[in-house]
Amino acid sequence: MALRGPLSRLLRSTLSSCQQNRSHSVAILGAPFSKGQKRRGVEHGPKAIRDAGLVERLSNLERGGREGGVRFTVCRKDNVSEELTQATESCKSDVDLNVAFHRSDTGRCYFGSFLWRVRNEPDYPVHDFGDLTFKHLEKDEHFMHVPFPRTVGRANKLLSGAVSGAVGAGHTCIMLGGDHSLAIGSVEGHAQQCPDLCLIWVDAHADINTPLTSPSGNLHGQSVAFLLKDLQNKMPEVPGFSWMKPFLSARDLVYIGLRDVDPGEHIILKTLGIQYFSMRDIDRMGIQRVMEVTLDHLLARKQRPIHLSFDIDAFDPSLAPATGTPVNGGLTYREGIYVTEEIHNTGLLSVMDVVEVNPTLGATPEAVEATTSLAVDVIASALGQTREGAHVAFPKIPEPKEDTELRL
Ligand SMILES: NC(=[NH2+])NCCC[C@H](N)C(=O)O
Ligand SMILES: [Mn+2]
Ligand SMILES: [Mn+2]
Repeated sequence: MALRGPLSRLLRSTLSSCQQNRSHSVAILGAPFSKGQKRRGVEHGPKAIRDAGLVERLSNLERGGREGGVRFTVCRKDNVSEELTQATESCKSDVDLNVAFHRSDTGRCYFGSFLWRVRNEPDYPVHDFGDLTFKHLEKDEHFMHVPFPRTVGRANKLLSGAVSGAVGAGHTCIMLGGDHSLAIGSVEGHAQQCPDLCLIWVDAHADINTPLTSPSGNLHGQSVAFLLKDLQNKMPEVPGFSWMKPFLSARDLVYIGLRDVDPGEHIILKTLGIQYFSMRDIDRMGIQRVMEVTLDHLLARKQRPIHLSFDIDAFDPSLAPATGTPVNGGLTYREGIYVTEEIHNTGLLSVMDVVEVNPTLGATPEAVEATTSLAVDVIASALGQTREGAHVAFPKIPEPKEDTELRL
């Protein structure tokens, strides 16, 4: 007899996430584009990230596996055991399931935990599709105080097609920016293939200004406003963007890392009830809880593809100095990596943007190198690199008498 209550649903959705493994190949797509803001240099981001060894890192990645779990409270242990037996039977053999119970103080209920772990996932082929070629339009007057609207619109249309093609071909797509206005095309292209996607925006900034609220006019600070259905009647018609319509609901978006939000953005976040975690929230709750609530908010109702839009300025400027709009008090290295590890653990990452790496803005070559190698680290971690290591090359501990050649 199958359980029907909330626990059953919880276990089923947890289990389905352990069975998820969206894709077996990775596509890298470079988008050398900088017209979403006024500082040049961010168009060299894709080359700088590749020069930091991205393709080699991903090709040699030993994925340690994925893990996750839930905690629950129940009154009758036997019901749960039955549900778990069914769950275990339907699970693939390379998955470890672990259940633990302990009785509550009153003795009337049990606290339980259900943990799963997919061991060493196979490595996957990495395809570098090179860089897109963007044209700067000669005649492209300001719209209100927004610079380069047609150039940005057209670049995003091109990018949208490329991302849609990569996802449609079955790849997990890594988009290297470029400035953050590129998320318009990247998320739009992703949504063409996966209309039910959800969006995790890791950034110091909310990038949700409309042309009417933006203090700078820069489109990299307005990307989310172009995506949201809920803002449709607040957006003027910006030239260059007639090819797209907003498609995302405010409840399908979560921000992590905010610490520089403009007044017009704040009223939008509050009015639309968007889930966000500022750096203060991270201080208060800890990054572990932040990720738990984030993934619960987006995935509890149903498992669906994740679009991760990662602005490198989410990190503290001491770690990622080579970026156009640094803000003090950002994510630590460990917080940033934890975010991407947890997203990998869902098995649902479908597209990831890494944007705003500007190699011309580092004060020293070391500062640039720190930023680009950090970008490589978050990408590797989103794709399954684990901090605890992996042993894909070793099916067992090698013994001296065996004449085996080790793949190191
Ligand atoms: N993607 C970014 N780095 N955005 C920074 C945006 C800064 C500011 N909120 C603006 O709208 O101009
Ligand atoms: Mn930012
Ligand atoms: Mn941004």
